[in-house]
Amino acid sequence: MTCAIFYASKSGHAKEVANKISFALDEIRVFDIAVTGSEYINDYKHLVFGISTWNHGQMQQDWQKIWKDFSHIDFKGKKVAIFGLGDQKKYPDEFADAMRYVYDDLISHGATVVGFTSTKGYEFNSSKAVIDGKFVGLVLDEDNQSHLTDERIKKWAEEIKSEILYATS
Ligand SMILES: Cc1cc2nc3c(=O)[nH]c(=O)nc-3n(C[C@H](O)[C@H](O)[C@H](O)COP(=O)(O)O)c2cc1C
Repeated sequence: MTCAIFYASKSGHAKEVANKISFALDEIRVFDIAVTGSEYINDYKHLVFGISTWNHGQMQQDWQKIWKDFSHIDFKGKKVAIFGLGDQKKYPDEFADAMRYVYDDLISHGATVVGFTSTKGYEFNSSKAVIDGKFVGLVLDEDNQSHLTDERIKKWAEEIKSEILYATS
């Protein structure tokens, strides 16, 4: 396989979602970065990164730890799709912000980020994860909209499949 998922999770939401996304993407491998760190990221041509937002717009703690390793990884030629978790009701001013930090770092290290999605269907005031009116990846809200998760994943997986799974370049 040329593509794998790397995620971290505090309460288990991102873990569950990562497994669902793997299933939707022909069962690609899933790595918990709390266990593996960034070690295997370089082995894959294309990637899916999963990150949740904690403590008022911060990256989940395991992501904060591997953050510094990004500077050693050559992302040129890699396509990366990002999924993010957040709670739009309790944190409407920092909704899924952490995705943006990952996005900015990936771009600055030469990656191409794919899989932007519409903000339609979400209610929040502000999110750093929005650029030009779109989320920089798939946003899932397991706290308030878990009933929409499966459908959102299905649609997104179909959209990114050709770019990261069956990509010829
Ligand atoms: C103490 C606390 C702080 C949180 N801060 C934010 C936040 O700033 N922005 C946001 O969108 N969600 C926030 N959340 C919601 C989590 O991102 C959400 O529950 C997510 O699904 C957790 O995924 P994980 O357990 O897999 O890490 C917070 C949740 C808790 C409990």
